Amino acid sequence: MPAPTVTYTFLGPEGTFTEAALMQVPDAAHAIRIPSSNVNTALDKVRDGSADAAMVPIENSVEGGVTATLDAIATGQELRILREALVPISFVLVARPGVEIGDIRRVSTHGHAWAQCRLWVDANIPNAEYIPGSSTAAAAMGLLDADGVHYDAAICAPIVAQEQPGLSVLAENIGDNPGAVTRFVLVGRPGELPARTGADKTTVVVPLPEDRPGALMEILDQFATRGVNLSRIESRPTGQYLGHYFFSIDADGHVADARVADALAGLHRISPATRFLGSYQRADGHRSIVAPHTSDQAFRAAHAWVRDILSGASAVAEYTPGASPRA
Ligand SMILES: O=C(O)C(=O)Cc1ccccc1
Repeated sequence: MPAPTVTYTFLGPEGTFTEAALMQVPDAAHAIRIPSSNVNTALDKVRDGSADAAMVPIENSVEGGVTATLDAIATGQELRILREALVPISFVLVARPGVEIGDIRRVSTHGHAWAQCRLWVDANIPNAEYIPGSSTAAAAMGLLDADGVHYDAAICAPIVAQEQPGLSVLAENIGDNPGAVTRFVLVGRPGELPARTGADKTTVVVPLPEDRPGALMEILDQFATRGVNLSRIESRPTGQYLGHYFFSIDADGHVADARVADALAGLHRISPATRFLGSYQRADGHRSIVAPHTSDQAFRAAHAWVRDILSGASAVAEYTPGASPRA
């Protein structure tokens, strides 16, 4: 029997950087692909079952976290990050044929694109007004609307201009940082976890306990004492009231790694509303560096030692750091 067709949604329309990220997923070319006009509606399609997973931007190397995504996956019905994708970002300025740079008064694009082209805009079209767009491609396609456009140019990916004869490129490579990369995540519903590969990442959301001096230090300590490296940590307001925050954290390793599982259990003791958002393979392939005393063998031996003590058996060390551990 042929496998049922998978349905993916993504921040669209066609031509967004998010679509480029989705096309890195091996079965995406044969899947049903439904564009969504914002991150929340994409995630709602996953929650209500009309899509199996959604590709959304989560972090870029210039602006940091994509707050719309961080907030949307931190609350509401639980979701899981299944994989990540990295996309190098370069921007072009497009307009309808005949429009020149000197004519441009208003420019539309996605907020993150605008933020990444600030220096070029200041140097080349300093008086241009920014018109927020739901995505780079939506802004570009809006220039072709028959029923009147409220801006003169858009900032988008080069592919949009290549595929639309009605758009001409006024400037290329206008991003302030030529090495800019955006990280995207494929988000699905809770289910079987992606397998541990040795080059994995785990994402959690940890509400900061209130009126508890040193709470942040205690949270960080759960990772530090188990030798778990962090690759991202961001605080976000919960939106409930001023001063109430959660931390969105990416840690090296998979929840199937004993040191990561132990750190997560520690987080749960400190902050019981901690949310596990997924363990998944890293897009850059970097393997976690594991100190001998935080290896799975070291944890197994330590638990066996405590069990022996509790059972009254003689507690013989099964593993000594520095010695070759027993499997
Ligand atoms: O608007 C897009 O094309 C997106 O995919 C969101 C985005 C915008 C700017 C940089 C990276 C991703």
